[in-house]
Amino acid sequence: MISIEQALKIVEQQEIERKTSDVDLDDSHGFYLSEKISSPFDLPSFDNSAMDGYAVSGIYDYYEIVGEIAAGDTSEKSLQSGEAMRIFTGAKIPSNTTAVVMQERTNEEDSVLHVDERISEGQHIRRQGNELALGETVFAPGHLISPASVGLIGSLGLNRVTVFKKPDVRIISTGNELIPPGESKSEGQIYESNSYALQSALNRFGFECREKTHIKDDFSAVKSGIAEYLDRSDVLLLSGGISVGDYDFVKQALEENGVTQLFYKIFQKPGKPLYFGRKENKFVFALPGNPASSLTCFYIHVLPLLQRFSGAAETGLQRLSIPISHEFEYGSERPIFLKAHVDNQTVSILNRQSSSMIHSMAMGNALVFFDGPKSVPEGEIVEVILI
Ligand SMILES: Nc1nc2c(c(=O)[nH]1)N[C@H]1C(S)=C(S)[C@@H](COP(=O)(O)OP(=O)(O)OC[C@H]3O[C@@H](n4cnc5c(N)ncnc54)[C@H](O)[C@@H]3O)O[C@H]1N2
Ligand code: MOO
Repeated sequence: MISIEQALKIVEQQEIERKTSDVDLDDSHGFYLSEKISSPFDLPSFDNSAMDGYAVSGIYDYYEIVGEIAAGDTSEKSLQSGEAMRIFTGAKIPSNTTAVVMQERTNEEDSVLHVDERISEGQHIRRQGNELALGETVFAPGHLISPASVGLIGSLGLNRVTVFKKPDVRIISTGNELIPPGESKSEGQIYESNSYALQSALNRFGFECREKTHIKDDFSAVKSGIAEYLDRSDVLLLSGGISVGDYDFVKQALEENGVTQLFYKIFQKPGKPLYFGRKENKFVFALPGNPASSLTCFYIHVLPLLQRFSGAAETGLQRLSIPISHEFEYGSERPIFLKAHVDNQTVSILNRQSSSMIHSMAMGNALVFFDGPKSVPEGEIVEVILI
């Protein structure tokens, strides 16, 4: 059995062959850049007005209005001292402009502009290059393209970017007791829910499940199912059948498919019997069947691999240190991820923590991590992982 840190390190140290592709800016959201992007020009590339109002030259109480400039006007315009031009937000500033005055602070009469405020030099002018300088590095490879990143890339005039391809992910659930939701069930059967939870967790973080299937606890069916799916996948997720029971065939079936074990069993709760292996550039996680174990293992161990495979510079979920809203005692030696809810800067640990229960995870939005037995009073700062 290895520690959580050792398991995370093993995932982090995997050499991964990544592929890249050129995508339209419209389709780039959620990918990680494989190229560096530098600014091809100063941004903004010309001095422009931050307000609707008047560009004025010199500092006076009144000016002669000599013209108008609208946003998008590309002509060269110039002011003499004592002159003003009507100007609109985003329009190019005429040369010799001292400041822009908001129209609310002025009165206009017979082409004479009266100013009701003390003008300070440079006010309401957005200077060339004050957001980005020509040649400045905007994004390093590995940057996750967010909506704001898409906006910034577009404002640099780029309509295509080179990104890392996402892994092809497939899911196999195993277990004789499982039947699909929607069918009527008999005593002794339960509804298969892990593959649905895993698929939606994939989607939530920008990944796709290409295919999923269910296989009964039959060694040769599990072995041939793994062979077929592994062949087509970059990352294969299995659920169930990875513990020590007589019908837990997954580990042996992986071995017989040429998968090399990188770790099996982590000193953690839930998700102790997690398996991680690889075959060439393909990775396999066999997740414990208990629903909360399978999803917790996804958040803590699978997600960082998927992110690294996709070229991410930073992996894992956001962590916070915030006060707990109630006292709590935890007795077991195994480091634990507890289902919890973060609200107004405090965190509450939820009831129904068993690995077999998904209810508290469905009600929560976080995991509280304790690295061993703890007795914490209300208000104690605890480590929280947002899920
Ligand atoms: N003798 C031991 N027994 C168990 C140990 C152990 O160390 N020694 N570990 C326990 C722990 S911890 C876990 S976690 C589970 C993991 O077992 P498996 O990965 O082999 O999972 P299964 O036995 O197939 O199923 C466990 C549980 O989860 C339900 N399940 C399975 N798949 C799904 C699914 N797709 N959707 C919903 N629910 C699912 C299944 O019915 C079982 O109730 O082993 C312990 N045992
Ligand atoms: O590790 Mo198991 O996931 O505790 O139930």
